[in-house]
Formats: sequence, structure tokens, C-alpha cells
Amino acid sequence: MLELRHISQNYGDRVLLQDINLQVAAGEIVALLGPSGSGKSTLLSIVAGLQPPLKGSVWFDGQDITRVPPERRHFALMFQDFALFAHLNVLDNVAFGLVEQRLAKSDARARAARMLERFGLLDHARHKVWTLSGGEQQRVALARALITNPRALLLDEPFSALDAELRQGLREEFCRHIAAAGMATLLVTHDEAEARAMAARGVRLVDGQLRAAW
Ligand SMILES: Nc1ncnc2c1ncn2[C@@H]1O[C@H](COP(=O)(O)OP(=O)(O)OP(=O)(O)O)[C@@H](O)[C@H]1O
Repeated sequence: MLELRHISQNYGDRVLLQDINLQVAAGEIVALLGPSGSGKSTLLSIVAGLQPPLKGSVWFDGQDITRVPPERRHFALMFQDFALFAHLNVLDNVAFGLVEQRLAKSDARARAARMLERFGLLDHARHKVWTLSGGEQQRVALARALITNPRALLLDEPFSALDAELRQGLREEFCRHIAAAGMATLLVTHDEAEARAMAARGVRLVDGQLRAAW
């Protein structure tokens, strides 16, 4: 269970987040909605450990992880810019997280190939990521986020570059994977229909406060 307790954040004299409390169970997807600039990405980056909150704490499975560095949280992030490695091919972009975990390169590549197959990207395995379309790059980023079996998944507009048909298919694949792998998932999106299709629970960030949306 991922838990945010009394999180607050200010930028200068602007109060961006005010006493945010939220729980996300293992395997649950919670959608985070809110107008542009309301602080959704800021909240995700606090959960990821990329910035400390002004006040409050982040917990996972009963442990206070507020001061645990991002690489030791075992969370996967996918932000709006996919942050793929331009010098690596598609296969090695996806295998990267496993190699970092000291898995042998051949095993990492074999698992990455299976993941690429699920995402319909196997034909691109040897291509450099910059030769792919925006939608294809987004699928590479999704495959890379999922491959290490993170215990929490933080997604910022993960399907925005995909066309409607691809979006639908990928969304279903994603929901299945999240439920099966038991990842606590926070999904930021502007698309409320998509949010409702994916998440049993939605919350909305308005004027620094979190309210139940459904
Ligand atoms: N490091 C920072 N220093 C100062 N202000 C910041 C910083 N990071 C974000 N902000 C401001 O905080 C506000 C919230 O930004 P944030 O990106 O969290 O919003 P958002 O809800 O994710 O927006 P969008 O939906 O447009 O992506 C914005 O006004 C932004 O300019």
C-alpha cells in the first residue's frame, strides 16, 4: 500500500499542495485529475522521491520512505517526456532496468524481447529509439517502466501520444498487467473518460486540495 500523509508543498509564496492524504492499494489504479498547473506532476515527483515535500510523509507497506532516494523505492515513473536513451536501441532501452539490477545481459535482453512482443514492438527491437514515431516511443517507455516489476507505478499522461485504437488496446494490456503484478498505480491524465475506464477510483486536485471525483 502506497500512502501519502499530510503532504504540503509551496513554490515561493504560492501554496501548491495543502495537506494531501491518499492511499493506493497493491494492484489498484487511482486516477489523479486536475486543471493544468494544479500540481499533479509535482505530487508525482514527491511520491517518486525526486523532490522532498515541505511537510508530510510518503509511506509504503507501513514504512516511512520520505527520505529514501528514488532509486531505492522500487517505483517506476513514466513522465510526459519519455526520457528514452537515444544512444541505445529499443531492446536495450527496455532491458536497461534489468541490467541495472545486475541481471546477465543475455537474460535481460530475452525478457525485454518478450515485453516488446506484448507491446507489438518486436520488429523495432534493433532500431534506435529516435527513428520511431511518438506513439512507438511511448510504448517503449511503457515497456521499460513495467519490466522491472516495480511495486508502484507513477504515470503522467502515459497514452497521450497514441491514436484512439492503440490507446484502447494498450490500456487493457496495462490494466491486466497492473492487477496481475499488484502494483500500486497513480495515473495522471487530462482525459476523464480514459481515467474512468482504467481506474475504479479518481481524485481531483483543486486549489491545492484533493477531493474524491468518483
Ligand atoms: N521547481 C519549481 N519551482 C517553482 N515553481 C514550480 C516548480 N515546479 C512546478 N512549478 C509550478 O507549480 C505549478 C504546478 O506545476 P505541475 O507541473 O505540478 O502542474 P500539473 O498539474 O502537473 O500541470 P499540467 O497538467 O499542465 O502538467 C505550475 O504553476 C508550475 O509552474
